[in-house]
Amino acid sequence: MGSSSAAAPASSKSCPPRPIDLSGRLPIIQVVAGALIDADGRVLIAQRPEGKAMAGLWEFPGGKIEGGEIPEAALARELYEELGIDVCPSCMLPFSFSSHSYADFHLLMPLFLIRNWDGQPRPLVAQDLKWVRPQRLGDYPMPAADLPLVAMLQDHL
Ligand SMILES: Nc1nc2c([nH]c(=O)n2[C@H]2C[C@H](O)[C@@H](COP(=O)(O)OP(=O)(O)OP(=O)(O)O)O2)c(=O)[nH]1
Ligand SMILES: [Mg+2]
Repeated sequence: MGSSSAAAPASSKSCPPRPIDLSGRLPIIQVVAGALIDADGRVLIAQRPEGKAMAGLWEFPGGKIEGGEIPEAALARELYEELGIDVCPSCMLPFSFSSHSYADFHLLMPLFLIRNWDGQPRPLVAQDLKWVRPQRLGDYPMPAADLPLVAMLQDHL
């Protein structure tokens, strides 16, 4: 072949910083979350209640996967517990995931897009619920793990 060579692979120096703890000492917490999208293209966010970790921040509804659950089953359970809605697994579209090291645990959280559900979401455990245009999600403080997901939603929706 000729002397021209393919472009060198990008070095790690070009990767934006991401909070990842490679020490292997953090417990992995598996959470699943859903971005409900209404007919106007707005996304539902819920404010974490007082007394819970990250109280006051806005999040995608969802919660921890319990032993033996697949993510879709855990999400259906969480959305019923937190919002009082029924969502069937086939209406959960895998979108992206967060892999983020907090100080005391590593969060692994798939995010599903949901456009169809039964019932009217109610704040059964959150302080408040808001339907927000994707471009306005940045107006609401969210957990650090969610920020890349918000950027991806803003690009996609
Ligand atoms: N549901 C949800 N949790 C998130 C998001 N971003 C993020 O960092 N988290 C973190 C916060 C918590 O540490 C963890 C979820 O735990 P949780 O307290 O909501 O779990 P849960 O609903 O099962 O509630 P609990 O029964 O443990 O009280 O994931 C998000 O967008 N949605
Ligand atoms: Mg929850």
